[in-house]
Amino acid sequence: MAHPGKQAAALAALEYVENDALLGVGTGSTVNVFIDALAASGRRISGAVASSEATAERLKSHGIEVLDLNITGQLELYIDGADESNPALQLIKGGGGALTREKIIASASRQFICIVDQSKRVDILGEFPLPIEVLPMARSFVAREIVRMGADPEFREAARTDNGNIILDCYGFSITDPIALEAAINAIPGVLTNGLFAARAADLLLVGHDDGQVDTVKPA
Ligand SMILES: O=C(CO)[C@H](O)[C@H](O)COP(=O)(O)O
Repeated sequence: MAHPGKQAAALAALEYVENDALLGVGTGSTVNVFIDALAASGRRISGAVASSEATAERLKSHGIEVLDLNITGQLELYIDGADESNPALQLIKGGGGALTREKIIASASRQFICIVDQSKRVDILGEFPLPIEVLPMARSFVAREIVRMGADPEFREAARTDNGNIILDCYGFSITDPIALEAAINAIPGVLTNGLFAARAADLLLVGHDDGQVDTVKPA
C-alpha cells in the first residue's frame, strides 16, 4: 500500500487524462499508483511513452501500449513524481535512477504534471542528494569535478541505469540558482544528465496529504 499522500496525488492526476491521450509516464512508487489507477479507471488512452523499463513493464501488464518517442513526436501530457519540488516547481528527480529518460520525455511534452506527497515540498532544493547519470569510464573524473564544485559525490553501488550507466548521488550542493547549476553539471564531459529539472520545471504540482486532500500548485 502506497503512502496515502502519494496515493491521493496519483489519483488526482487521473482527472487530467483525456480519452485517447498519448501520455508520457514517469517512474517510481507514486507513478506506479497512477498507472494502476489509470488501468482500473477504464479510461481509454492511445498509448504511453515510458521513462524506464520498469514503467514499460507495468504499463504492458495492464494492456497499455508502450510507444517509442521517436514515433509519437511531441506528447500532450507527462506525469511523473519527484524527490523534491521548490515553489517555482523546479525539481530534483532521479531517486529511482530514471532521470535521463524522464528529462527527455518531460522536455518532449507540452504539459508536465508532477505528483508528490507533502514531504517533497521544500523552499530550497538540495536536501535530497542530487543524482547524476554518468558514463562508467568517466566516474572518477566526474566525481573529482563535483568535489571541485563543492559537493560530495557518492557512487550508487550495484546500480546501473536502463542506459547502462552509473549514478553519483551528490550531497551538499548549494542550489541557489538551479538553472545555472543544472547547466554547469551537464557541461562536465561524461555526464549524461543530472536530476535537476530546472530549465524544464513542472507546469503543475499535485500535492497529496495524508488525509487525502490534494493541493493544486502552479509555479510561484
Ligand atoms: O525521479 C524519480 C525516479 O527516477 C521518481 O519520480 C522519484 O524518485 C520519486 O519517486 P517516488 O514516487 O517513489 O517517491
